Amino acid sequence: MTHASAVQPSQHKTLEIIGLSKSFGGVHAVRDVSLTLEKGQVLGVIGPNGAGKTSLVNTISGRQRPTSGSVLLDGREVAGKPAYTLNRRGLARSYQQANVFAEVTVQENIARAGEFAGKRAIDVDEFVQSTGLDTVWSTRAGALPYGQQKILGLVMTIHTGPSILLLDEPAAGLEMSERFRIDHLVKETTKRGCAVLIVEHDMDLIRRLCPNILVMDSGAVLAEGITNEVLARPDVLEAYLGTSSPSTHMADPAEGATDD
Ligand SMILES: Nc1ncnc2c1ncn2[C@@H]1O[C@H](COP(=O)(O)OP(=O)(O)OP(=O)(O)O)[C@@H](O)[C@H]1O
Repeated sequence: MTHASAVQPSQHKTLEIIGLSKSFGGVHAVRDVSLTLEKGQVLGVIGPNGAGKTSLVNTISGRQRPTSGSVLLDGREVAGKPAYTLNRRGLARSYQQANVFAEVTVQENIARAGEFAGKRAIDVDEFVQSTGLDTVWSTRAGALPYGQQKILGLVMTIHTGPSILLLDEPAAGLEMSERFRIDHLVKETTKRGCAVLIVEHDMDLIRRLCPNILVMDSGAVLAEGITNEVLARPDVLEAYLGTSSPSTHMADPAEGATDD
C-alpha cells in the first residue's frame, strides 16, 4: 500500500481514501489505509474479526473521526466531517444491524427515507416489489423477520439516492434467498452510477458482486486486487483461516450474528 505522503489526490475519483488511520488509545484499528472507488464500481473489503473493517467504514462515513489521513469525496476533503454533512454530499451507509423505525409500517419507513432525502430521493418501487416488501407494506417494521428488516433498511438507504454506498455486512443474519436480494439491490444501484463498498464475511456474495477486493488484517491492508486472485493467496488464507491450504469456502465467523 502506498503511504499517504507519497500519494497525491487524483481528480474525478468518487471516493478516495489516502493514508487513513484510526486509533482507540493503544488500539490501532485502521492503519494507513488507501483506496479509491469510482462511479458504478463495487469494491469488497474482507478480513478476519477485529481486522478494522467496521472502523474503516465508521471513519469514512463520519461516524468516527479519523486519527489521520484523507477522505476525498469528488476531490473535496471531508475527513472528520459529521455523518449528516457527508450524507448531504451523497455518501450513505448501512449498519450490521437492521436500521429501521420499528414502530411504524414498512410504507411509513420508506416514506420517511424519501422525506429525509428530499429532491435526491430515487424511485424504489421496483426494489419494494422485487424484495417482497410490497406484501408486508402495512406491517409494522419491528414485526418483520430480521432479514426483511435488514432489507427494508437497505432499500431505505438506497431511496436516499446516494452516489456512494458503504455496506457493513449486508448479508449477516440473512437467509440464503435473502442474500440474493442483496445482489439484486447492489447491481441495480451500481447501474445508476452509485459506487458501492461492501464489508462482508460471505465469500460467495463477495465473489458474485465484487470484481476487486481489499483484505484487511490488524488494521492494515494485507492484499488488494482481482477477487479470485487475492482469495487464492496463501497469506490471505493464512490471515483468514489460520491455514495456507487452498479452500473454496471461507469461514463466516459472523454467520447468524445480528450485531457487532
Ligand atoms: N469504539 C472502540 N473503542 C475501542 N476499541 C475499538 C472500538 N471500535 C473498535 N475497536 C477495536 O478496533 C479493532 C477493529 O475493530 P472493528 O470492529 O473495526 O473490526 P472488524 O474487522 O469490523 O471486525 P468484525 O468482522 O468482527 O466486525 C478491534 O480490536 C476492536 O476491538
